[in-house]
Amino acid sequence: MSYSSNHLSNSISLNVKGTHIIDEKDESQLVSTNDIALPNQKPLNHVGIDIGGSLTKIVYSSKLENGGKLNFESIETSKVEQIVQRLKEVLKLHYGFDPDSDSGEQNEVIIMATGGGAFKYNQLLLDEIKCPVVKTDEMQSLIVGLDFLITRIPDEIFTIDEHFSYNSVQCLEDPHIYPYLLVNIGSGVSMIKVTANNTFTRVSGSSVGGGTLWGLLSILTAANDFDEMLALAQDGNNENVDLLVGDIYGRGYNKIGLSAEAIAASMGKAFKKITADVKVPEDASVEEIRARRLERLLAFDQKDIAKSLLFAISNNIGQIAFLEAQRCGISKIFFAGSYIRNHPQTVKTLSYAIKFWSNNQQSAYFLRHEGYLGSLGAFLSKRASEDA
Ligand SMILES: Nc1ncnc2c1ncn2[C@@H]1O[C@H](COP(=O)(O)OP(=O)(O)O)[C@@H](O)[C@H]1O
Ligand SMILES: CC(C)(COP(=O)(O)O)[C@@H](O)C(=O)NCCC(=O)O
Repeated sequence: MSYSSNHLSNSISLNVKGTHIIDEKDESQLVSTNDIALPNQKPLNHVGIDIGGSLTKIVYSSKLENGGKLNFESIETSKVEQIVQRLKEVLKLHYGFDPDSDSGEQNEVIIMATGGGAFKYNQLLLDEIKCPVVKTDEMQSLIVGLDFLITRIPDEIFTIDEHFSYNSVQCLEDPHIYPYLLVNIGSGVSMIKVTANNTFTRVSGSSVGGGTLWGLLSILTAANDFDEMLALAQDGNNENVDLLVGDIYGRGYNKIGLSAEAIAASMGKAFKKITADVKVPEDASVEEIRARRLERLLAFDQKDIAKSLLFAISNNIGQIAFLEAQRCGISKIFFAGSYIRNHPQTVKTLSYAIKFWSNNQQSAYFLRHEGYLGSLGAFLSKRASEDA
């Protein structure tokens, strides 16, 4: 497939203020804030959708006085009715097609769909949205979306330096951009080696990903959504729950390069407070023991737990990414997926992990539209398939 078509001209300008999540409670958020402006061109007749294990991402075009723009929105995948409703609104408002009143026979709008839900909800989309649904491969869509963002959007890519300052990276015309590793942190993690335009192999993956943090913090904190969890982590102190090298050695283990502050075991202090310090009758039932342990959970500040788990999962992914890049002889790693959510601690931890493990031989890159690679790739595949 030749995707490097003139789909959107190089004159695209970018206006990014952050990832946009639709919250049922706040309809005003429906005005997307991280759009990509389109040059003057004929109206587009397709929508891109990535129905993932956690979130559904929608990319659609809308008209402006001069040209148009690409809009990016996310909704939790479990809220299927809300997704259908939003798609209907988008089609009615921006594509002149109302699935609730039009028969669909004259309709020219196409839904370009990727992610597991493109299969799982295929029939539902056909029934409710009344548009043809074209499925695109998830890994391919990620790579098409990433390639577009790297090569066409100025100020999309950034790194953070050793002082944790953000630096924009210009790689638009970089002929040496390949090879690189894409580490997509969604519900789970996929690692994809990219060696040339549209030439890629999925080399590894991990089931310890965004869904893991979301799930564990749903059990262990009172946070209502992922952003609240990240806000908790921001203010937490992981040293209250993590076992540090200093806790075990009383000092650093400098001979093997471990400072006293290094984490020896994530959540390593939980065992003592939850089980060792709590005596339960020998004949207590499983339910009673679990209830006692749940009570002890309150001995921990939920902020500390959130920070510890955010570090644990990000470090783990960073370490696997380093190993995989090393195995493939790659020095550039792009981290994407909504897990990152431009959260400073996540970005710092992933970046630090890559620098630390590779002894500064590898670099971690991040994207402003990190969660939209698949949906953007599906969206772009429509035009690419026409150009092929
Ligand atoms: N508003 C949100 N609701 C739920 N999870 C979110 C949200 N924002 C970010 N996340 C994180 O992003 C992950 C999903 O990332 P994403 O790239 O959309 O993957 P998927 O395609 O599997 O849904 C979640 O598992 C969670 O860690
Ligand atoms: C199955 C998936 C490709 C689905 O993508 P997602 O919805 O998580 O973005 C992904 O969750 C994954 O790669 N999981 C890791 C599976 C493994 O390699 O162990």
